[in-house]
Amino acid sequence: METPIDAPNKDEHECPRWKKSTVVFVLGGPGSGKGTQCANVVKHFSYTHFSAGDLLRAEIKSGSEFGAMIQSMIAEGRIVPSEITVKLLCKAMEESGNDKFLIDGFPRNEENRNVFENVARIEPAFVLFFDCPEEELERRIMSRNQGREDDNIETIKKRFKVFVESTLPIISYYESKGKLRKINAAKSSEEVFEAVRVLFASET
Ligand SMILES: Nc1ncnc2c1ncn2[C@@H]1O[C@H](COP(=O)(O)OP(=O)(O)O)[C@@H](O)[C@H]1O
Ligand SMILES: Nc1ccn([C@@H]2O[C@H](COP(=O)(O)OP(=O)(O)O)[C@@H](O)[C@H]2O)c(=O)n1
Ligand SMILES: [Mg+2]
Repeated sequence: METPIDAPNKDEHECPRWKKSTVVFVLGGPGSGKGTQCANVVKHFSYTHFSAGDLLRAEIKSGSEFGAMIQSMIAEGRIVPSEITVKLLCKAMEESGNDKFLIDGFPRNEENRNVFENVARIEPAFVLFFDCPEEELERRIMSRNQGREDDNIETIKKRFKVFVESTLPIISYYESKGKLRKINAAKSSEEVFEAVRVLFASET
């Protein structure tokens, strides 16, 4: 069993040693292909991939004191308190030994962004945004078959609402800083990866 994470404490979970790491945030609506494309990127480029959602689901399974709270927030499509998610990301980065990271599904709101900036003190090199219409996202999630309890139509609608209200402003923020790299994700997985590959080849 993994050691449960400690109660949030700003000083304790600072991770200054990654100040020089390269971080790419990967955003997009639920089902836009973030996980799929990150798995492709790590095969061709020397990045380590972390999905914030996967880390949270692993935290539930580990028997963490926050497990029940995280589980109920995910079931409702709500965003888990940032101290928890950032601490998991920092721990994962520390343990990886790499210094190039794809962080998928993060930051999902302003609080995620602020806490990461204050704790990890890393600005992303750039931010990938997988743009895809809602009808296609819904189709993909409904046929994902990973046994996720948030992949049902009722929770999907809530996740779409959270995406529009909380994550789109983050995407606009990075666009205004010239950091956004928007990819049309409404194509085949192979076509999307070709655009992603060209981008990584030119950016890194
Ligand atoms: N370009 C694509 N076209 C069709 N289906 C896709 C595409 N990319 C991913 N998928 C499928 O859609 C579902 C959601 O993809 P996933 O990578 O889990 O997205 P996300 O991490 O953004 O939620 C998965 O079942 C995946 O196999
Ligand atoms: N930064 C994050 C990422 C995910 N999550 C939670 O985890 C759920 C699933 O996230 P995910 O990234 O695995 O989902 P997909 O976009 O891959 O479908 C979200 O709906 C949130 O409840 C979070 O609270 N904060
Ligand atoms: Mg995912």
